[in-house]
Amino acid sequence: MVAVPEPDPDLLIDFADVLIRRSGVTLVGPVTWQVELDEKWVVLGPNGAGKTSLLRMAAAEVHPTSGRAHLLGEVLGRVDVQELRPRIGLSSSALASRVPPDEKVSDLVISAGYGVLGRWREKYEKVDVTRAVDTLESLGAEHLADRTYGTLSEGERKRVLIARALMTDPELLLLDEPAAGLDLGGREELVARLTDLAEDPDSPATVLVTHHVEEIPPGFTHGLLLKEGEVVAQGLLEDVLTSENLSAAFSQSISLDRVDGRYFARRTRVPGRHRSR
Ligand SMILES: Nc1ncnc2c1ncn2[C@@H]1O[C@H](COP(=O)(O)OP(=O)(O)OP(=O)(O)O)[C@@H](O)[C@H]1O
Repeated sequence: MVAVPEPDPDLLIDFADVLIRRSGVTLVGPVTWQVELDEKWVVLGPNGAGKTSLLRMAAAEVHPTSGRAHLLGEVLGRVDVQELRPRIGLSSSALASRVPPDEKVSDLVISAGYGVLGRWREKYEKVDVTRAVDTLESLGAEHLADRTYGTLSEGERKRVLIARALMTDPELLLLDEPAAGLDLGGREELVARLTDLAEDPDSPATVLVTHHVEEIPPGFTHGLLLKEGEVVAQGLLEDVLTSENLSAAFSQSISLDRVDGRYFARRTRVPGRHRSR
């Protein structure tokens, strides 16, 4: 019998050759990936690369079809996921779509502490209310506490959902495309808030999924680049984010610039091409 290694408590995510298959199709994998305390990861790749599938496994929402997945020092498949999930903060469009429009923002944030979506009690403890206001404040959203979710702009919703994800003081924060659907101002506001979070020594290990290098906040340390379910490159962000790796992942020639800690990508212009004759 092959001995299963015990989880390493210093690794929040420890995946070895994990693979997810559904209906005979490989969604992602095989992926071997480790996330340590204090690390801030970006998972990047084109549509359908398997980013959300990988993140859902990191959120203990799906188990690997094969391979070994350790999360927060526990073995996925052996641990009670109901006990694991409160230790993981998740913000995703799937969650956003389940929030009732008449939900009060403060209730939405506080109820994360009870593992539910929506008002849970008639009255909350003062400590819960204080914590909710503090987390909203860290995202620049404390003024929204008494508003209903349905009245918020897209950018405000994203910030409120990240505050909710932080409410339980998670050991691992997972953000699935937090800037999707935001205009330039909303994106920049969010990037600034996530930069503050990344630079806060008390912030949890974080994994941010995105399609766009422009959305990567300064302070993020590591990158995982996926294509068709497989890893193109992973490691320190500056080593992973190269024109060569992005060109391989997005199957076209990509030029990459870095300005003030931010990344900007565009297709390499080939003189004379696409010109009408
Ligand atoms: N239940 C399923 N059954 C079959 N295929 C699936 C299932 N769920 C996802 N897929 C496929 O798996 C692949 C990876 O999907 P995933 O959502 O993880 O990619 P992604 O990188 O997050 O994509 P996007 O950037 O478009 O959100 C896609 O081709 C998708 O169509």
